[in-house]
Amino acid sequence: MVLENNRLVELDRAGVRRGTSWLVRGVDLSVSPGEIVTLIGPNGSGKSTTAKMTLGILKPTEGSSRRKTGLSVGYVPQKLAIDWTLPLSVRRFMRLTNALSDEECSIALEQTGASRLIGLEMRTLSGGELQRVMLARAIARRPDLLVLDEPVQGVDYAGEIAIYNLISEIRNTLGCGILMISHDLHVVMAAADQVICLNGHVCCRGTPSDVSKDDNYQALFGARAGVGLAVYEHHHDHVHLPDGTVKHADGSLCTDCPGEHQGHDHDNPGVSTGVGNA
Ligand SMILES: Nc1ncnc2c1ncn2[C@@H]1O[C@H](COP(=O)(O)OP(=O)(O)OP(=O)(O)O)[C@@H](O)[C@H]1O
Repeated sequence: MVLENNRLVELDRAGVRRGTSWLVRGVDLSVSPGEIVTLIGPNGSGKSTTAKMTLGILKPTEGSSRRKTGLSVGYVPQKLAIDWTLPLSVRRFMRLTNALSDEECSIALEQTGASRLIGLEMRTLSGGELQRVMLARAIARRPDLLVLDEPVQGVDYAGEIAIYNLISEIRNTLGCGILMISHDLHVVMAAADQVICLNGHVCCRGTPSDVSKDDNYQALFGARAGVGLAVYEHHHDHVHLPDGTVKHADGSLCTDCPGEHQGHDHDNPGVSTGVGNA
């Protein structure tokens, strides 16, 4: 099936009912190549149900769910169904469900900064290392769509920034679409193109900073929303003028500024280098 605008997946007013209750209802969603869509919401708000409808694991009771023909998906689960008492090296884990070549394994581990872990036992990895290995396994076959269920689970605050940066890099390098489920209400990467906040239905949606300011988001999370969504974003303190000069926040102009202004994309300021409260 070829979807409109080259989309990978789309839900149209989709909902799932079990017995007399709706698990989630009225969800519109699409993910295109290179796009990051994040689902947030409280426990039981329908995030997993929505992701399962998107992937075709659950059939919507109403509305529709469509996928591009031949869509390949890389999945990083919330929990690994592994017997942690048994020895399992990273090398073997990478191949447990995928017949990967040595080259595919090492390229994927390199892309997630996990090359040095290849000979280690899975049970000895830190939270951040485990997430990098799971990401490597999910991208090894260069999927069209990467589905990440709580990618910063078990990772400390500084590690979260690194993982979110890595996810941005993967999107930029592989050009895949990314559907992310976040159980953390307050930390959403600013590089997400769209955040969909669920509460049995779509509570609100938009860019990370739009959602953090939305009255429905504030009402849903009450006092906990007071701190806003901590969005990792790059704050620009200057603008580039058409003639090539740089105007700083204090109004001063500079015609020959040093390299700090090079190498970032002002049309896509979401990639994180700092933390800001939206
Ligand atoms: N097969 C099922 N039959 C009946 N109810 C279900 C079924 N699967 C899920 N539910 C219920 O549907 C609601 C939405 O569940 P879902 O797992 O989608 O939420 P979630 O937002 O992913 O939650 P969490 O953050 O806790 O993982 C929950 O109340 C859950 O108990």
